[in-house]
Amino acid sequence: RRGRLPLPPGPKGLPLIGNLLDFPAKFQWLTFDKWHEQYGDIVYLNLAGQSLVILGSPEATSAFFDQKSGVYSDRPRFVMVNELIGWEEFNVASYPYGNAWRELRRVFHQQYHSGVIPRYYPIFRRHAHRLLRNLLAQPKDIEHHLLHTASAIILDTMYGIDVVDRDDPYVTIADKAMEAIVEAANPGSFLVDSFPALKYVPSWFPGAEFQRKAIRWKALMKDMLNKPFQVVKDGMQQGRAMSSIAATMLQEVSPDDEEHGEYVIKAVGAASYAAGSDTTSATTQVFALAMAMHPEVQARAQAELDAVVGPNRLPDFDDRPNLPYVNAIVRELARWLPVVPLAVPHAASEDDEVRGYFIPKGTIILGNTWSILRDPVRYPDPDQFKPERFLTKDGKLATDVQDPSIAAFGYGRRICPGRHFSDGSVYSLVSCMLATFSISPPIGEDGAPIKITAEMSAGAVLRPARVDYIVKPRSDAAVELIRNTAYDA
Ligand code: HEM
Repeated sequence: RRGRLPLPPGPKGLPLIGNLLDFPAKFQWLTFDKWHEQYGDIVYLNLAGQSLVILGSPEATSAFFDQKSGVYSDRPRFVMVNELIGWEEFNVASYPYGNAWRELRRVFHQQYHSGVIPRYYPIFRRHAHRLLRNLLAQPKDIEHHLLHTASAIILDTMYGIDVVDRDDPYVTIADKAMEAIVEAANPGSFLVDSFPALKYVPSWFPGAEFQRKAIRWKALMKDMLNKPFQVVKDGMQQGRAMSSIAATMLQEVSPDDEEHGEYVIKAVGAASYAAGSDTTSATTQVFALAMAMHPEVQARAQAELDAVVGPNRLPDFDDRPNLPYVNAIVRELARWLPVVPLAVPHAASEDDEVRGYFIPKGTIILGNTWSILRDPVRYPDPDQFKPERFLTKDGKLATDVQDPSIAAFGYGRRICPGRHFSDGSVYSLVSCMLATFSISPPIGEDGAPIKITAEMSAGAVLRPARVDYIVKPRSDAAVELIRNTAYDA
């Protein structure tokens, strides 16, 4: 160890396997939260030789990810998902820190920085209105509609593909590939991640089921990359491509660099879907849960919308500055149940020292978003959904309460490049739903509303467990408004 510096504190492990048995199988952030109370905001674990550091405060994440961004912007490598399936080749979120990552980040920035988001307002609006029509037609299927809407927004933005239902072939292709990627990335599921030399075992070898799975899953991933892209390419050749990020980028590809240019477009499309679809739908599902659990919040937001927007139209982007309570709801959604509670792991690209602790090269570094956004000092009563925490006494958005985007979208140079896009789409969906529908808990056999709690299910992202909400239009005027959106469409 450099200069005999100590490692950060953490639970004492066993010889050889270290803290492997301490490592929680599910909802890790809750256990990590307790460890922060015991050991402080930098906690160290040794997982059978793999160092892991968990950061539980904005000061700690800043000390690593901002102040030492040159060291802590790398990603850990997972053989199954990244090498054998080849996901690393296309997923900018798994790229090692280096020039290939920089090139794709630049493209992401060009397409998704805050200044270009108004370009996507017509797409957000169209899909928010379609969501309202779907809710009116099948109110019981709200969870399905929210999932579907998030996928549809990305496919429309990226490829100009107009997805009409969840059974749409392009959504099915992308979802199958995502299921495979999530299964492949599940920590501890594949021995080859712990013993990388196993990657040389041929697929016909007895017991090499992981190789056969990798071949099948790679084919799914290739479909996800190629099929929607081909729609745009064919459409352009036939002069009927809809405007989209892929179409714009394709026009700019130089004939001398066609292969690489097309590869960049496919990579931006795949990472946008992978990183943007589930996260956005989980956030809107958290919204449904919060509204059903807190009728008083829903009523206050609706009163604000009624006063500012009135009954004769739907809320739009121009209204946003005049809707502080609705904006506070969007912030509180990101804080209350962050859908990526441990962000995406970073890795140390060299031996380093932070706050007098030794951090070995290759250490996996996790920003514990959950603990940061549940800090009772910054956010008193942190388990409660309270949008008003973000408002001043005279009802304006407060500037002295930490915006949850310091953690909800990750950290440092790897911070989510889609955060402004998702902010726009979530605002549009949430404000339109609030203006026209009430969401309430299901009614029990005794005729009283069933008490629902914030129960979550963890997969690729954290999302609320299924609840049979009652979704009702607020008035006849709201029904009329929703029906009229069909003419605009
Ligand atoms: C509510 C919605 C979203 C949430 C909560 C979210 C959250 C995150 C988080 C926590 C990270 C990891 C950052 C880190 O490593 O420290 C991330 C990365 C990323 N996100 Fe998002 N995201 C959302 C929506 C989107 C959208 C809509 C897009 C694209 C259109 C997107 C594209 C990406 C990409 C490409 C990365 C990888 C960045 C890199 O490794 O350099 N995300 N996101």
